[in-house]
Amino acid sequence: MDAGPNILIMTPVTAEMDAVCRGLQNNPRFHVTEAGVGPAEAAVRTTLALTRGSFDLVICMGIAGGFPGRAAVGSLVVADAIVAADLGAETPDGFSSLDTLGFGSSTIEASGQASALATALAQAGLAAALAPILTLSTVTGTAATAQALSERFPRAAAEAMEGFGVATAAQSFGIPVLEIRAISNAIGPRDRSAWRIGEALQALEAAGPTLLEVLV
Ligand SMILES: O=C(O)c1cccc(C(=O)CC[C@H]2O[C@@H](n3cnc4c(=O)[nH]cnc43)[C@H](O)[C@@H]2O)c1
Repeated sequence: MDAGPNILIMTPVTAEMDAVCRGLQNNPRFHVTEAGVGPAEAAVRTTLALTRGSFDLVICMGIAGGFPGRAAVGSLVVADAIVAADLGAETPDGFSSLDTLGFGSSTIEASGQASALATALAQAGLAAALAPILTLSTVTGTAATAQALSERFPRAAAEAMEGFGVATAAQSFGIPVLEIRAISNAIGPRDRSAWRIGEALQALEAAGPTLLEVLV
């Protein structure tokens, strides 16, 4: 194959993988693999994929919840930072992150390509924000938790369950990482009837041509 980047894309489940592959027109530079759901499974599967191939960039792609007023259903969010929002300790004075506890960092900075990608997605006519994306092991299901997260992370636009796992694996191999999410639901009180998974999968697919243009 010609010189060019080899890019590993981790998607939680098959429906997301199929949408991403359609958007990328099965371009051979992109290797799309299932990460499973949740940060632990995603970290393990990303590590396995990275031991089996040689990659220049890792991307976590899938659907996500959007903070109301920051990322609408059907829009895209490109992470400038990938944040483990529930990694730390609860205290009577509030949440203490890993950083505060002195055990490491809860934030992994995204590749410098994140900004150019968000700009190019917007130029392609897609609604796209550049903002931190939170990783949580538990999907937020109450207004109180949504409010608390929104206050702890005033710039965050989305939450999902795999980004920090994928990013931790990529970081341990010294490979830059991106997270790109399409919003399927608003973060807040659980309401499965309001999830718009089809709309989010369409947005993931629509991002493909811009990824080809900017990253290859
Ligand atoms: O029925 C539920 O309440 C429920 C509980 C846990 C998981 C789900 C899923 O449908 C899978 C979550 C899957 O999609 C991503 N995702 C999408 N929206 C959100 C969200 O608001 N918060 C966190 N994750 C979300 C996530 O990355 C998983 O891969 C349903």
